[in-house]
Amino acid sequence: MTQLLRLDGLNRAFGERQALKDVTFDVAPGRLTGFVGANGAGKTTTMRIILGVLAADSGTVTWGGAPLTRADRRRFGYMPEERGLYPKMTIREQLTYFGRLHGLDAGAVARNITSLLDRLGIGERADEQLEKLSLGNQQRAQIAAALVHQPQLLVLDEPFSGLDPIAVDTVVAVLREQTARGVPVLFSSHQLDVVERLCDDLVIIGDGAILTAGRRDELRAAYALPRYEIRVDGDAGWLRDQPGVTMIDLDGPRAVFDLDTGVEEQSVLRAALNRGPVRAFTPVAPTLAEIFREVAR
Ligand SMILES: Nc1ncnc2c1ncn2[C@@H]1O[C@H](COP(=O)(O)OP(=O)(O)OP(=O)(O)O)[C@@H](O)[C@H]1O
Repeated sequence: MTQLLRLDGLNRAFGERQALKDVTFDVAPGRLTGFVGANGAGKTTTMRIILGVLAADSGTVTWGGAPLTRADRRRFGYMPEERGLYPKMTIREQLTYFGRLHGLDAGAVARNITSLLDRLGIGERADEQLEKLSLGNQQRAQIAAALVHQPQLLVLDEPFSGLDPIAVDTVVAVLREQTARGVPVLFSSHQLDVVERLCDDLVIIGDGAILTAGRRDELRAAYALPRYEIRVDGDAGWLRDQPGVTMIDLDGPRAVFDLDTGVEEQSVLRAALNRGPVRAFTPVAPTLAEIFREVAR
């Protein structure tokens, strides 16, 4: 059964270096959680602790409210940073091995492999050695290995690195099938644009500490800028002379601007309407890159 994964107060040091500091966040059932942070921020260390590859110095990881057991972890799927497939074996042989290792019978494993590889777009490569595939296709095979036993939780370390945009979409579709089954999915990424586009929840880590975590939309609202976009007929350049307006971008009839504290956006809208038709007027949500810069300061 799928459950909520909760990390609570995780600490971990390597010698003098405190790699994790009181790391606390949830990975909710049926949601795609993006785990973002600079190099060395602590993403891989956190994921290794979830999977039991590494022990925390203190803190807990619970699954549905109970401490994680070895049996729980056997039902998890993990794609580690150091990709774990053997270059000389065929994809089908390796996936069969992993599926059997997780206790699936031969028939179920064979069926899962066929359907997974088809959905990942490498069905025709199933009987080739891993090393014969392009790096992007090897990556798809690694993702298949994490999924072959139909895991109840999925943890993926940089699953999109090295994938072209089409492959990213293919992998996202497969991950979405998992969340549709209720599986909590945690993935790390450096690619803020990818995370921004596809995750439901976001966790931002910096130097071992969680900087912010929550639903993507709520974070965007919480870090909202006083920024608006307007589209009028004719040129919008007159906005520059409006009190309290700072122009960010002007392109003929379209303008993006910030408002000083205390300036009502409705007053700007009224001024625009006094000049003619207003075709669009909307707040501009901050991008993930902007939120990241804000919390990482
Ligand atoms: N086995 C280890 N021994 C010593 N230091 C380690 C070990 N594993 C991680 N660290 C240190 O802990 C910190 C966190 O590393 P971690 O790999 O978790 O970061 P990350 O966010 O995954 O980074 P990246 O995006 O570069 O993979 C880093 O300073 C790293 O050097």
